Amino acid sequence: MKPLRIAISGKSGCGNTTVSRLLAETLQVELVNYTFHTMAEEEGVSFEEMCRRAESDESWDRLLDQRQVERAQAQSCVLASRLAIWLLQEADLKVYLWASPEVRSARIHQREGGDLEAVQAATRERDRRDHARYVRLYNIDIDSWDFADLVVDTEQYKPEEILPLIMEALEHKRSCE
Ligand SMILES: Nc1ncnc2c1ncn2[C@@H]1O[C@H](COP(=O)(O)OP(=O)(O)OP(=O)(O)O)[C@@H](O)[C@H]1O
Ligand SMILES: Nc1ccn([C@@H]2O[C@H](COP(=O)(O)O)[C@@H](O)[C@H]2O)c(=O)n1
Repeated sequence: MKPLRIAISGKSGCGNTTVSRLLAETLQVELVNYTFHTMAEEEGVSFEEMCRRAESDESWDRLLDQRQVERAQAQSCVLASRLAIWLLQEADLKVYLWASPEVRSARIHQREGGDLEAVQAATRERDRRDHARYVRLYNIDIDSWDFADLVVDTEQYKPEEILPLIMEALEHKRSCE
């Protein structure tokens, strides 16, 4: 059977992990969520050491993204990552999950706790750094996602309500092929 690959991207707090996990369970395919935590384990170093290395040497970023794509190419899967829709060219469906910085900050705050204003400032700063990081690394503008097959305003839906939207888009795309 032909492998099925769905790429899902969005900024921090958009709900990527939640939606991708639900989708992978529903489709009974692998969830590829290869992060610096995974890489630290593979390299036999602590997560903090991994982050330190990545800060001073951008080849770790490239290796991380390369390994995500390699894992996605090897099987049917949902690839959940910041750059999935840009890097997994062969994805059968590319989905972008959108939410405003305010809502994403509120979700991250709910997930992690702490001071809300500090989380809002950190989210803005992370958006800014991520934008610069991917332009520098790959000349990818993470604010240009209009080529995606499906863009979901996640402020309008609960995670479980996003699944049927994705399934519908997949059916529609397949019927057009
Ligand atoms: N559509 C939604 N509506 C309301 N809450 C949501 C929605 N999607 C996810 N959440 C909640 O928001 C929080 C962040 O979601 P999640 O961890 O999936 O985000 P993420 O995009 O993977 O973030 P990060 O990139 O920072 O890991 C979680 O607590 C999750 O339960
Ligand atoms: N080149 C990269 C770098 C990071 N990611 C993923 O983004 C998340 C946040 O990473 P930070 O370094 O900003 O904490 C995390 O899930 C990384 O795995 C990526 O996909 N590609």
